[in-house]
Amino acid sequence: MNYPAQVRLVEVGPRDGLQNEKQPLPAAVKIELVQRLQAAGLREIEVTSYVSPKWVPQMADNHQVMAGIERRTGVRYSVLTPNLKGFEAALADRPDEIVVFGAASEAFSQKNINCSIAESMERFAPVVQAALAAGIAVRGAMSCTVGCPYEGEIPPERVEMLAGLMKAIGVQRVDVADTIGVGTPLKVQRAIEATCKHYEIDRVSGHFHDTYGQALSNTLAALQMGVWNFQSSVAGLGGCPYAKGATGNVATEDLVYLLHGMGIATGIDLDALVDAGTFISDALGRPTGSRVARALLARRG
Ligand SMILES: CC(C)(COP(=O)([O-])OP(=O)([O-])OC[C@H]1O[C@@H](n2cnc3c(N)ncnc32)[C@H](O)[C@@H]1OP(=O)([O-])[O-])[C@@H](O)C(=O)NCCC(=O)NCCSC(=O)C[C@@](C)(O)CC(=O)[O-]
Repeated sequence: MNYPAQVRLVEVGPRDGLQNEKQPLPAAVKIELVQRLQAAGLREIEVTSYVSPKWVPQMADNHQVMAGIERRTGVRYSVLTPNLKGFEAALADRPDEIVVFGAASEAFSQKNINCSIAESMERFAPVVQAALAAGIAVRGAMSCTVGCPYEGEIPPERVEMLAGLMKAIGVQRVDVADTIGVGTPLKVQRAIEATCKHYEIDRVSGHFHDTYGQALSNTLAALQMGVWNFQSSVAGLGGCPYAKGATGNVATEDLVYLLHGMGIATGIDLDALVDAGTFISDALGRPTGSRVARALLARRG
């Protein structure tokens, strides 16, 4: 079996990880988290989102966080923008990449962004156009590509349809997201295969939540197909406010341990990453969700 020699990780902890936190977290803590993540070697960081503060209060400090981080050359800072209002707000903060986020499930689209899949494309199209015209890269997150909390199992044809819609409006690369972490390797492979009807494998990333403990198996299944872009969340933070019961993304520490163990380079210093995870877990007052971090911390004594 051939595996890629290196993998690129998008750290989504500051956005996907923290968006669901009930307790207010100071912007200074989020800024410090981003600093620590980039110091650990992360080269793509999803920092925040420009969504309604009534819907997702935890991301209301988007300007403050983006203004507070110390930009490093070679690091790509991305943000979520669901509509032109969000994009215009984000523009002032000079993101390197914006993310439009759609779903393969009608019900999830309604719950998450208050519109149908078709309407979401009408909202995204001018955002994509404006971003590309401003020289900003565009990624498309595709939620519920395996299962939906409201509709149950999602067939690959729906993923193919969504990927086609994303491609048609000019989205440059897409995330195959298992939003509620119900996927198992063959189902995830089918969702990726469906996506590849419209995108080359180099433009497809795996975004796996770990609710059922399958995220690393799903990562391996994606690697076997040639996927080399993945998203993860330090300390396994997170969950989606519109996917009840879903836990966080696969922990970045666990993913890095898997990849390094397979001889796949990430450019990430695992010890520094564990420190970043400890920092945010302490700030939240709970233990890390990463099994690798727990093992390494126990070894440190
Ligand atoms: C998308 C909207 C805004 C539509 O919400 P809406 O109510 O349909 O929008 P609207 O245009 O009718 O506006 C209603 C109000 O929202 C305001 N508004 C409108 N747009 C914005 C904006 N961009 N930023 C700030 N405010 C905004 C607007 O100004 C107005 O304010 P009011 O007059 O009532 O005071 C809303 O549904 C929303 O914010 N949803 C939150 C979506 C979200 O952040 N979900 C979590 C992220 S997705 C995710 O986690 C999945 C992912 C990506 O990780 C992958 C995976 O795992 O699946």
